[in-house]
Amino acid sequence: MKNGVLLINLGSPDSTKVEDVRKYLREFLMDPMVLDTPYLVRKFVVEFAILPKRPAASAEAYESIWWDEGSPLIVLSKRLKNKVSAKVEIPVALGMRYQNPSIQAALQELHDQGVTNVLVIPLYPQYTMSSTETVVLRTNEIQQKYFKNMNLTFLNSFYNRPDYIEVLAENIKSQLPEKFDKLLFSYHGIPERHDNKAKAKAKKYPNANIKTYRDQCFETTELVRQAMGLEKDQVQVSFQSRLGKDPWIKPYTDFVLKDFPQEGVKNLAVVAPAFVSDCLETLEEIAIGYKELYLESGGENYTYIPCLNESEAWVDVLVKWIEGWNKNEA
Ligand SMILES: C=CC1=C(C)c2cc3[nH]c(cc4nc(cc5[nH]c(cc1n2)c(C)c5CCC(=O)O)C(CCC(=O)O)=C4C)c(C)c3C=C
Ligand SMILES: [Fe+2]
Ligand SMILES: [Fe+2]
Repeated sequence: MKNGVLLINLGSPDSTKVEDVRKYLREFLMDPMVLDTPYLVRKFVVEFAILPKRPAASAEAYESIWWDEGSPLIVLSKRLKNKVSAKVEIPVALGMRYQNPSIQAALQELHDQGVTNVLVIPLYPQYTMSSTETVVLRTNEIQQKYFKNMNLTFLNSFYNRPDYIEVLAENIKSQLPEKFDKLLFSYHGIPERHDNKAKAKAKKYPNANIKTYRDQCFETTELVRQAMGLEKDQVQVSFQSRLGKDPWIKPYTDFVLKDFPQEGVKNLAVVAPAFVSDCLETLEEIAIGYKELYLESGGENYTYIPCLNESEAWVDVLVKWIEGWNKNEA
């Protein structure tokens, strides 16, 4: 048995061309773990309600944050993978849930190096069906189809691991302005229905320690707050990026931001701990869009605090988790 590691992130379009964005959105939104309606309803909604217009708008948004080397999410994930790889003795590969580099290509890379035992790390701190669960399902599907001799172990979530909390708290502290009225933790939202499914599961299996995504987000925030030594009224949680007409988990980031100045919050810092790498949702939505909204609503100072990305302390935490697993498996 030879051990190896597969890091998985969400993925981006191959380029900012509208056709590439359409292809990406089609793969993403046709995933039943993301749009959880019956197939024909999903197909209809995606093809006729979303794909005619959204790709052009999304392409423009991607255009505003794209780097010379490519999508920030992909570039930052590759840099993270390279840094982790340089510090561990076993092979490390990187795959994306949607588009490229694919999970299949990443497993092939490990396979070609003789790896049979893989620790899969989905780069999502909080577990939910549209983040970690879909990665687990897809990676297992590919393993079953093409890599039958491989054994997979998943690191399912790390939203409350002390070393992750510590590194997140330090990352925020080092970039927090001296004067701030509120530190907003803006997490990627999900439809309420998704959290209700987790609630039903938790009720059915009371000993399985199942927590809703929303509860995990609140727990991350509370642990970081304590680690930073902040008062309860210095932090707030909200959820961003909603899509469609269904209710999503609340409170909504845009509503909270609009109300803050009237409530006396004039100096705001925002962090996005649903993401470990900066991406469209942070660089465009939070750092550009929400900043505009806040300032237009009467806010005075707005600071976006970048994700953990490729920071040495975060690399070291991943290395520690990998080494711990590798030792146990030896
Ligand atoms: C039903 C729709 C969506 C759910 C549920 C959802 C959950 C979810 N997403 C992330 C992480 C990311 N999402 C990103 C972009 C993005 N998300 C959706 C929709 C849902 N996400 C769309 C349609 C898009 C594409 C962009 C757009 O057109 O608005 C990204 C950024 C990708 C990038 O290339 O930078 C990330 C990252 C999580 C963690 C999550 C559940 C918790
Ligand atoms: Fe998303
Ligand atoms: Fe968005």
